[in-house]
Amino acid sequence: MKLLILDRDGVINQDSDAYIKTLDEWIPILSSITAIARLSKAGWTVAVATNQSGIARGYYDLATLESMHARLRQLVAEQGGEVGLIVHCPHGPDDGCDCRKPKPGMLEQIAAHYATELAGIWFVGDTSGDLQAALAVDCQPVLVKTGKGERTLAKPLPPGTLVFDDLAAVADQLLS
Ligand SMILES: O=P(O)(O)OC[C@@H](O)[C@H]1O[C@@H](OP(=O)(O)O)[C@@H](O)[C@@H](O)[C@@H]1O
Ligand SMILES: [Mg+2]
Ligand SMILES: [Zn+2]
Repeated sequence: MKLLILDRDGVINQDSDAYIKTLDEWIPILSSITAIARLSKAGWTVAVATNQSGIARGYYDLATLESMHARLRQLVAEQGGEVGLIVHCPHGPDDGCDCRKPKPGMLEQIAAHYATELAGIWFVGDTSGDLQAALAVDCQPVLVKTGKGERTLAKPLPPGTLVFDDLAAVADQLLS
C-alpha cells in the first residue's frame, strides 16, 4: 500500500518551543494541508505519529489535542482528501513508554493498524528523534526544513536521510 507517515508539529503545522497548547496555537502550514490532500486523492494513506508530552506535563488535555486533529481532518477534507490514523504519545521523557519517539512504537502501531510492513515506508519529520524512530524500524527517514528542521540540519544526519524544503516538496516527489 502507498503509506506515508508524518510527524505533526513542524511538518503539518507550525511548531513552538512553548508547545502547541491550544487550538488557536495550532497553525497549519497551508502547503502541507494541500500536500496531504493531494497525496490522499492520489491513493496514498497518510498517517501521523506525534509526541505530545505536553499532556504529561499538564499543558493541555486530550480533548484539546483531539480538537486540533479534528481541525486537521476538516481542513484536508475541504480539499477533497482525508487523513488516516493519527497516533500520539501522551507521555513524558521520563515515563519509560514504548511509544515516545525516538522509539518506534507509534510507527509499529500504524503498521499494525494497516496490516503492512514498515520497511522502506517514508517517515517525514523535523527532528533527530523522528529520524531515529524511522531508522529503528527500517523506514526511510525524511527531514523537512520546516519547524525544527533547520536546527536538525545543522547537525550530522543519519546516512541515507532524504531532505526536502517542506511537505509540499515531499508530495511533489512522491507524485512525480
Ligand atoms: O513534532 P511532534 O512529535 O509532532 O510534537 C512535538 C511536540 O510534542 C513538542 O515536543 C517537545 O519536545 P519534548 O516532548 O519536550 O522532548 C518540544 O520539542 C516542543 O517544542 C514540541 O512542540
Ligand atoms: Mg515535529
Ligand atoms: Zn508514549
